[in-house]
Amino acid sequence: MVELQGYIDRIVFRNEENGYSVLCMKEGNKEEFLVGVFPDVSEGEYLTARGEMNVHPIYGKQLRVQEYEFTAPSDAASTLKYLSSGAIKGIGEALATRIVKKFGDDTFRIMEEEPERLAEVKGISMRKALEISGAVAGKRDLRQAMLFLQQYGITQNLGMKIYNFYQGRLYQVIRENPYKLADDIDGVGFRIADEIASKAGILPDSDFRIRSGILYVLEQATGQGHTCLPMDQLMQEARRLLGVEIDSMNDRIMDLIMDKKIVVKTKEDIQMVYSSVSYYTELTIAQMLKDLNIKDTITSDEISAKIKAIETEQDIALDDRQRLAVSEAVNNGLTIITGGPGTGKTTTIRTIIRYFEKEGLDILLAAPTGRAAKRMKEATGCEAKTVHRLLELSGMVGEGATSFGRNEDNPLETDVVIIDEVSMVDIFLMKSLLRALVPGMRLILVGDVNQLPSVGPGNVLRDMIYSDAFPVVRLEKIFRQAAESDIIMNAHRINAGEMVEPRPGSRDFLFIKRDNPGNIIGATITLLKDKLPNYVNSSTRDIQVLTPMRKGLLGVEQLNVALQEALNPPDPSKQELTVGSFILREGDKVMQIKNNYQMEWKVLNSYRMPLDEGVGVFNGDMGIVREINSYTERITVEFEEGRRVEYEFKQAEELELAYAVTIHKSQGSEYPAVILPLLGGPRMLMNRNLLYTGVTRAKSCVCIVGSVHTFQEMIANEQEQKRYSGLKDRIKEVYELA
Ligand SMILES: Nc1ncnc2c1ncn2[C@@H]1O[C@H](COP(=O)(O)OP(=O)(O)OP(=O)(O)O)[C@@H](O)[C@H]1O
Repeated sequence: MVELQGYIDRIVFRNEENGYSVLCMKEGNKEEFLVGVFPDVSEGEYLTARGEMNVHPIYGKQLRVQEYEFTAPSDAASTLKYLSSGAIKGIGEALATRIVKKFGDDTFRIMEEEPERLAEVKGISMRKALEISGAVAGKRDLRQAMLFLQQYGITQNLGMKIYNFYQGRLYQVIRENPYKLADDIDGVGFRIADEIASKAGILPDSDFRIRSGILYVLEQATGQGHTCLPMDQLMQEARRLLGVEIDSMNDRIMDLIMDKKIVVKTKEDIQMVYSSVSYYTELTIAQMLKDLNIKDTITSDEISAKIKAIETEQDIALDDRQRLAVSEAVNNGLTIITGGPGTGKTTTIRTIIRYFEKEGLDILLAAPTGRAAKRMKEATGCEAKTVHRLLELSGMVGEGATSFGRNEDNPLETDVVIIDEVSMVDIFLMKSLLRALVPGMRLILVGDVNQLPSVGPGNVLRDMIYSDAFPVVRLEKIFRQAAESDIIMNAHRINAGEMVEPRPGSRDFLFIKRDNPGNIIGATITLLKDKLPNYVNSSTRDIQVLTPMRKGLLGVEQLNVALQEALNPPDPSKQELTVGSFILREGDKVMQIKNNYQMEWKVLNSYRMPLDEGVGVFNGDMGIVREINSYTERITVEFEEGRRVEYEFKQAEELELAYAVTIHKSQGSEYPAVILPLLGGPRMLMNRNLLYTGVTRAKSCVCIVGSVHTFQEMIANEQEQKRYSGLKDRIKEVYELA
């Protein structure tokens, strides 16, 4: 660790939101640059800073500050410099000169201890003196708080958030119940709070700790997609986390129920525990779906005649199920259409659109991801947006309480809403969508119920279908054109659990047998660089490697390292940044790994003027790193449709390399070609459902590289990862079907 001392000569850069700054420090004639989070440092202050010395390729030597402290200005000259800098609100250069002239070396002590004496200076009223004293005290409080928080290992950045939220109450919170931080402060979870609590001497069996641990287990479950957990499982996991016995948890469960933090419902003699947010989200969805599900009274003859007319006009012959789907959509407030690839969903949507157009009704189309929306637009020839955009995301707050411009107070202005790829819609997005509709509008949900469920919590499409409360049309026939595709035919075989033998002459379902990870990676790189781009007429960048796992030689993490080395190796012209365990480099393919509703994006024209702008970058969005700027500490990523987003360096953990991504994260996306490296793996993961989702992501070509045995084992493995959700039960309850 290096220690530097000196006056802050100037603030070179400061991000006002988080206090991240570049400071120029002077001691005599020598200048040093400090970088770090300094929310409370002003020009003219005397600082002792410690940290690591780095050499920046452009800006030279700089100290990455880990801790720092102030020395109050002790003589007239340094006090004048400090006060003239504007560090204290209400004091400018002229006033600073008068104050220092009057009190000399004693100025700083007087400001802190006898601030009323400032009124002795010409031009300072007693009111102004008190205002200045308030500003001095505010600065002192912030510093004290930061020093206090430092003892608990809390970084400056987090310290600022804590201070802003609790102000003077923070001492009490930290000493008595630091677990409150996990409730109140974004970025603090149970683990950080628990670490602080142990430093504050809070006992492992404290009530607060147990409550917080139980909520943490539920929150983790939500992160994995569950909206609830069986009581036993919750207790076991909490016991493992907290290291306390189950007996001591029972009372805390009661407390949490009384405090309305959790809800417990019994289902087939098993107690299911929900966080209140998940429970009430599912309940509200159930009620709103019921309100929307009204039947119209148009006669089936009338509908059939109109469908016939469209078939003639468009020169197609729908099959019976497709006709049924159209007539259900016409006659119901809510209709669900589900089917696998090539079963004519898009053709049905097109007919539905035509039907309503002829009736003079307004129609809106949307899908959960940018890619799916784009595909919907291309397939129907009508405008289609992401659901977030449809609902006019305004960029406020987080999950569960996302703020949309369209809601019950300002519903969508339309007669019909059609959503594609509904299997990807989680409970929060579904609730937001329903809030923007009013009974009397028609909602048509289209998706493939056999795809993996949404990344976010819930099992919305499946729960709705299996509730048996709404009109559902299942499309099953694979049409002739689609039947020529091995991707589609094999996908259906996989879904039905039928064995698929790799067929040597296949044009779109290729199997490259390799029996060790090194050879698999080698073959994958050859496919990506040389073979596939020409074959499917796309760039390497658009071809996607999908893998079931995160860990292991063929997991996302290691594959990305190998693929980055092969496709975007180090180059003196490319800036880099180390993010956790990987290196981010200009030109890298990356993915956003959490929903960020506040992130701003812009689409620029060739003169760098904004053509379009908005907020929101979502889990699974893919882009390219365009610039890494270590001076402003920002990374520019360009997402699909030219949306450019600037990340601060510390936000880089929202990004991951995406040369390879998990099949889970690829849901709803479609790529010209997909490469699936398959060679063993945990049985829980390696199942039919996952393989089906992976294979159906490919438009023109699937390449499986690896072991036929693993491939066939996956088809045989019906065991799905259990997802606990309660929407089906809530729907049955509101319909009194339960
Ligand atoms: N009634 C029909 N008669 C003849 N061909 C049809 C009919 N319906 C759909 N098809 C054809 O079947 C193929 C698949 O249809 P479509 O694209 O509508 O299915 P999809 O379910 O949307 O597929 P995916 O999910 O793979 O996009 C297309 O080539 C389409 O033209």
